[in-house]
Amino acid sequence: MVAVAELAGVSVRRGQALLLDNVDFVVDEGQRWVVIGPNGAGKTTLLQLLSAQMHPTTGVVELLGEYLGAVDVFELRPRIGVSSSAIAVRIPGHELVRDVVVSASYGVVGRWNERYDEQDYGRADALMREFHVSELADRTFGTLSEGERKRVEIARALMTDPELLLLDEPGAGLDLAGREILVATLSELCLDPDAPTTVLVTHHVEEIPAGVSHALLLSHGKVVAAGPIDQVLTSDNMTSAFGLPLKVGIADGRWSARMDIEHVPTA
Ligand SMILES: Nc1ncnc2c1ncn2[C@@H]1O[C@H](COP(=O)(O)OP(=O)(O)OP(=O)(O)O)[C@@H](O)[C@H]1O
Repeated sequence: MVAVAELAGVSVRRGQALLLDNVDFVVDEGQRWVVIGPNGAGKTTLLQLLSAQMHPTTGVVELLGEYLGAVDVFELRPRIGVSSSAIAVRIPGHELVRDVVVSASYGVVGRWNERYDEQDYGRADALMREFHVSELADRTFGTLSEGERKRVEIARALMTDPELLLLDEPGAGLDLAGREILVATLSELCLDPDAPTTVLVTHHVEEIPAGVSHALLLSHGKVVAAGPIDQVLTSDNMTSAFGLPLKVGIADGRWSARMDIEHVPTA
């Protein structure tokens, strides 16, 4: 297997705070990972490392065969597609949806004077079809619903044909219908053998798309468990990560996690 990303003994420190604590994590080509953990576990910090936006304080990060610290990150970043609310807020509301998607090929948000060729527009149109937003191509980004925006953002993240796709809480803020449509779309993506290696962060196990093969459970900056999803998303591991008795299950391909009221400690 070829490692697309490899973290070895990685820690990230800010002042007294240890955001990641001696993390080892390997993502092999073709795998689809979900990263889960309580608030403050270090998920966003991990994605910042994986998107070459941050360097570790100690340890080694290898991305797409290059070592962070020994590579020009501006050459590395276009090879990594990212969809996150931090990027979405930079997209001007007056931008046409087609331009939001196509402008990723220049690594810009908001069109200026770049020239795109037919191939760029062809790819943008194909991605908009794939993510069921073709009919929105001539609408402005600011007029879209949250669910529609998320799908446009993911189409944009795929525009450069990245080798690694990072999705930071794609289901956040969606209503039930929006979430279900997004999960279905992401399931198609994760089940597509031609789709890039993917790492998805979510707070809700219900949002894990079909096709996700591996899970990383983080808590307080440390790895609680990592590996094939069935071995990681167990009631014991989730209980340990969240510090609350949890019952975890899967039915019809969808995960669920509920507080295990029989095992809640009494005061
Ligand atoms: N610059 C910083 N200085 C000090 N602490 C920081 C800094 N940046 C982040 N932290 C802390 O590091 C921890 C990990 O943050 P991170 O955003 O990676 O967690 P997360 O798992 O993404 O959390 P959430 O689920 O709430 O988004 C948090 O406790 C956060 O407050």
